[in-house]
Amino acid sequence: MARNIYGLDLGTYEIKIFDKKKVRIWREKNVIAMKDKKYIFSVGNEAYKMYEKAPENVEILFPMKNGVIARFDDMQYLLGSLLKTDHQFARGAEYVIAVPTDVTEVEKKAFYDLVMHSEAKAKSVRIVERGLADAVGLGLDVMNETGIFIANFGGGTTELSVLSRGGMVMNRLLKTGGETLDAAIAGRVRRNREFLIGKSTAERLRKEFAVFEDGTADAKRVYGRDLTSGVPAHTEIQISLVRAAVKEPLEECAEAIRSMLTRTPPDVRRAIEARGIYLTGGVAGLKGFPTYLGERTGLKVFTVPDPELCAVKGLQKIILDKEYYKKLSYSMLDQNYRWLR
Ligand SMILES: Nc1ncnc2c1ncn2[C@@H]1O[C@H](COP(=O)(O)OP(=O)(O)OP(=O)(O)O)[C@@H](O)[C@H]1O
Repeated sequence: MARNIYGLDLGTYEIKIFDKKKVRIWREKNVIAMKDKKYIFSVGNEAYKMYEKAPENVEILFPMKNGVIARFDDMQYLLGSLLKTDHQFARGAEYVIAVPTDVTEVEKKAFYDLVMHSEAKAKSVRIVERGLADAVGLGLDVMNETGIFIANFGGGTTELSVLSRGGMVMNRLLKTGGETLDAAIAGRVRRNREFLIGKSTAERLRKEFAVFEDGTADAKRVYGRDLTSGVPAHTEIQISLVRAAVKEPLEECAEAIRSMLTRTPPDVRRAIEARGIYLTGGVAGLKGFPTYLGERTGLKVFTVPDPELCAVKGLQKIILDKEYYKKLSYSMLDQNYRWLR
């Protein structure tokens, strides 16, 4: 029987998996719930349901931070729980993992070790640069196009990639993601309104408001704690407050895009100017975001439906297409891989 191949997009916020045999993509929050600092009693979406609602002896942990693995053993356990069927890994399966480019070799190798040195007994582990996976997922002809600019706005990072003819020309990983925006919103509500909201409430505000559209009258009712009385209460949060909170971190991202464009080689840059910039990653779903970035960069900006699934859809195509598989994925054991030089 043919061996199975899994495509893994391990995000700070959510894990996306393509299973070749079942021809399906599924997603789980990248979270574990730890009881009494000793044992893990739930993982993934189940564990996330307890985020900011757990009793004191239960800790909700995110094994990845800013795009890289921060808690290796927890991450391995979580991935194992998601991939095992009837408590067993598929024997000798192959794994193709999307990895950010602008990380250290040690951080990159941790993605490899996560599967290679686990009970999975993998036949092989191959790496794809996440920007390339995104471009393939967008349906672009990555092997032949001269200039592609992808900005992946994820839960813990923003990754900027300039691609040309099947390779990475430039890449930068910013430590700004959805959670930075949520922390900024919660911080501003606390300072301006003396009202405490959780990160999940901040996330809901960010998703529900059309942050960059013109209206200023819109407001949403949220639940939290009034810091003057110390009592749990409801309050109205104006869109203008949320907009002001996310402005600074997003302006930094816009500045990083502009700066990368100025350093892009002229021919590649010309192609990007003609084509525009593609937004992927969950935060690309922010209402009005392409228009905002278009104004800040002077380029056309596009986002696709389900932008957070772009990279895993790219992995799916790479796994199913022999030429892509050969040219866009590599093993850290390849003879010419720089790690071993
Ligand atoms: N419609 C939406 N509007 C705004 N933000 C959204 C929307 N949908 C999802 N998000 C945000 O997208 C983020 C998750 O995106 P994604 O799944 O691409 O991140 P990730 O891959 O887990 O993280 P990273 O790439 O940084 O490691 C979360 O912060 C979530 O709140």
